[in-house]
Amino acid sequence: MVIFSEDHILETRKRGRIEVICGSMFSGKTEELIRRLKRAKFARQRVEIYKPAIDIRYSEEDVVSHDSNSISSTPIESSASILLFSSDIDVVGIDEAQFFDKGLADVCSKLADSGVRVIIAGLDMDYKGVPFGPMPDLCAIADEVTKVHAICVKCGQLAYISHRIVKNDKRVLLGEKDEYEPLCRECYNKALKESTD
Ligand SMILES: Nc1ncnc2c1ncn2[C@@H]1O[C@H](COP(=O)(O)OP(=O)(O)O)[C@@H](O)[C@H]1O
Ligand SMILES: Cc1cn([C@H]2C[C@H](O)[C@@H](COP(=O)(O)O)O2)c(=O)[nH]c1=O
Ligand SMILES: [Zn+2]
Repeated sequence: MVIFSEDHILETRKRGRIEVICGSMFSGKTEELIRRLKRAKFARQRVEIYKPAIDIRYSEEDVVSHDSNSISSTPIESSASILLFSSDIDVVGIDEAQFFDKGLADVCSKLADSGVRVIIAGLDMDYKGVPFGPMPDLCAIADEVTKVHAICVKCGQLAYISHRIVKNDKRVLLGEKDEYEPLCRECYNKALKESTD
């Protein structure tokens, strides 16, 4: 995994590509997305950022990390809107990609084919450990996948999953620390066992 990439050519030369940043909740996906997008802006690239309209946890408009870093974005209902809004753009950023429809991979391919650098952040798995929405397709077609990790709140190892700590079976349940905790595989399996005992 290369997080602190200093490949400045990516930031200055127009070259279509797809970068995916994935991991559990609190793993730093949004921070890494914001870091790459802010650098592209410093390089005078034309940047557009999208997020699903349903994600209004911190702000209706901005993409905001758990550490309060933020960048302004356009909330959209469906992936098709990205193509409509992205003419004359060098870099497209997409946060919370797991909530988008399956058409997102095709949209990202079209953008990359037309020379746009596409940077996508999203949850790789839901709280049950099932690959989330368009994320597996996006990882498959990406030029580069960066998997980031939170710290397991039980044991301090690298976390791999977002454990839901409230009773709710819906796949989509917006939330923060009151609803989810990042756990390593061992602590997750232990927590599941304890909840069924
Ligand atoms: N258990 C944890 N492990 C790592 N970071 C955590 C944890 N709990 C809270 N954080 C905070 O979350 C920040 C990452 O937030 P963010 O980029 O929004 O993550 P993500 O988009 O992956 O949910 C970290 O910089 C840290 O301040
Ligand atoms: C695991 C899981 C998460 N969600 C929700 C909870 C949050 O609102 C977002 C993830 O945000 P983050 O930037 O990655 O912290 O997704 C969900 O709806 N269903 C799930 O299974
Ligand atoms: Zn653990």
